[in-house]
Amino acid sequence: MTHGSAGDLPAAARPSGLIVTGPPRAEARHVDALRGYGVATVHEAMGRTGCLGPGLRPVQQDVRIAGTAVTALCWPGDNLMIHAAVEQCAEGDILVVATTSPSTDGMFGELFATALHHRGVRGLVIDAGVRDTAELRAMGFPVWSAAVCAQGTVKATAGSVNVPVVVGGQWIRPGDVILADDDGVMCVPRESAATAVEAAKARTAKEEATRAAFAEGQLGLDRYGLRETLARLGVRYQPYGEYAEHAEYAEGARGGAVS
Ligand SMILES: O=C([O-])CC(=O)C(=O)O
Ligand SMILES: [Mg+2]
Repeated sequence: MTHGSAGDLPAAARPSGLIVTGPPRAEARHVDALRGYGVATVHEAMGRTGCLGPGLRPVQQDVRIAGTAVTALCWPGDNLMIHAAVEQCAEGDILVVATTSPSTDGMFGELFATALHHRGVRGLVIDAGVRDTAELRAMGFPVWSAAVCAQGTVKATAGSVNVPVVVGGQWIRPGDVILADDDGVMCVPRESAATAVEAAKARTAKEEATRAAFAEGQLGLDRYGLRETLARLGVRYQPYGEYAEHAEYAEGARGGAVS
């Protein structure tokens, strides 16, 4: 889908833009520590928060990155503000691109990736389309996108850089931690980065103990006290013979209703 330029709009209706420079970023040591944990682990450890959902898919496999967000808010079908955002990106950042209305256009490709790689940027998360995916994989620049599409875009409309954006239902501010792997993308607010590291460490230790117990045959029903939960919910056990009688009766009733 392509869109007209906002230049066609009356002046009063044209979007104005803002490029915010030098936002505070989460501390590098916390960001790098979080990279040691998977998205699912950190998401669980943070009380099942921060997940951007299934709509953002990796272009590659077996890659995990963590970095600080630089955000770009673009007009659909217009990548002008990605060019502006590249200048604001620094070593250790991840570029996060949102659009003012849904778009699947291929707003980003290997040329942008080349420019970002030069600046030490760790990857891209974009709530729109990307293209040149074979080249992106070959050059090892990690990308998570809402779509893959060759459709080209223009560079004509004001948007913003380093303002808060919403992607996948998550409020992402510049400097927040972005963590992404094969399971998807999550965001940790920059002031929670240290807490997230401790919580992920604890969660990992808990999962290690659980893995050892499961490997020896313990059931989740017993380990997590779920028999009590099932009983409280009124779930009961029934031998197959009794169940089958009941099931046959139900089948018969259904057959009777049809004939
Ligand atoms: O140039 C564009 O508009 C997007 C693209 O394909 C690239 O970055 O290589
Ligand atoms: Mg290209």
